[in-house]
Amino acid sequence: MKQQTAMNSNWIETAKTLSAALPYLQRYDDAIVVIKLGGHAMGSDEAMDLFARDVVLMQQVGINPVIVHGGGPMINDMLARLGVQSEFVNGKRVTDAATVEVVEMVLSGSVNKRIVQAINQQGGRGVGLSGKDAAMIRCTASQPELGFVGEPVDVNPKVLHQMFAANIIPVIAPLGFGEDGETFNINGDTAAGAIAAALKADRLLLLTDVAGVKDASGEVVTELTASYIRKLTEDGVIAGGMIPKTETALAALDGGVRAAVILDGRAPNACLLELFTPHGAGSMIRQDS
Ligand SMILES: Nc1ncnc2c1ncn2[C@@H]1O[C@H](COP(=O)(O)OP(=O)(O)O)[C@@H](O)[C@H]1O
Ligand SMILES: CC(=O)N[C@@H](CCC(=O)OP(=O)(O)O)C(=O)O
Repeated sequence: MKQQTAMNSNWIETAKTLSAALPYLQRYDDAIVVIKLGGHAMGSDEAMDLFARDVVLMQQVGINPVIVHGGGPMINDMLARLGVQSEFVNGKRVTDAATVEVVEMVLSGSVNKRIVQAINQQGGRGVGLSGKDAAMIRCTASQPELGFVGEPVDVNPKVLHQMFAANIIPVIAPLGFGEDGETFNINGDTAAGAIAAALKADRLLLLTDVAGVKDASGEVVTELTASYIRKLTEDGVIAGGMIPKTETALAALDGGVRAAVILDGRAPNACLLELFTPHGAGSMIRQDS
């Protein structure tokens, strides 16, 4: 009898949680949410299933989610197995012709399909593509010394709108094409920001392996402005892979995205916490007022 009462109170809590989420569900009805899942945030199969479940739930309640993924650590593993050296400059991989082949194989292959599979296991309709499909992301070389690293110059989101209409969840590998038919390796954050701007998304969620952007004392800053980001970067506090993330967030806001959040993708239900509770999660980035 006692056990039964405890069980009932659990369900009552669940019902209360659902009820409290109503204003957030209404706020995000038909919203476009672009989620960048970084390679470091892709944990165990259990964590991937939980992430996929959150994404399917988002779609079920009326959001149009778009997943853009990274996979830097998986590319590193494959390059090491093939004996190819690789180095990064300001968070971007120097990419020669041999490297871009491996990048495409890993990102469009195993990484993309792992996420698609996880979404489909949870009852969603995930479809994998890269920025080369439907001529979605046209690039130029961002800095010639980085080789085939692409800077998106034109994103055509038409195919994504068609997918939303068909209740498909797009899962996008960060690759693009150039004028001469070459393949470009795009930093995952950069690709997510460009797609979010082309869609004029309501939210860009950048999921990574830290709780948010940290200041010089190592504390997570929950609200960041453009000028504070510039200062932290000049001071070397924002470094490495966090540079493309914060730059992306600012460019996305300039491009018409309503807000960008950098948060810990390893935390259970990180996306739901951010979207459907007053608590929020990670570092929210806004324009200077
Ligand atoms: N100021 C900062 N706050 C938080 N993380 C930072 C900061 N500066 C550099 N980093 C580094 O950035 C990393 C996230 O970038 P990255 O490794 O490229 O992630 P992902 O693979 O998720 O895209 C963090 O793990 C951390 O080591
Ligand atoms: C140009 C560039 O650096 N591209 C990245 C693409 C993958 C990526 O961005 O992966 P994460 O999100 O896991 O870091 C790379 O080659 O590693």
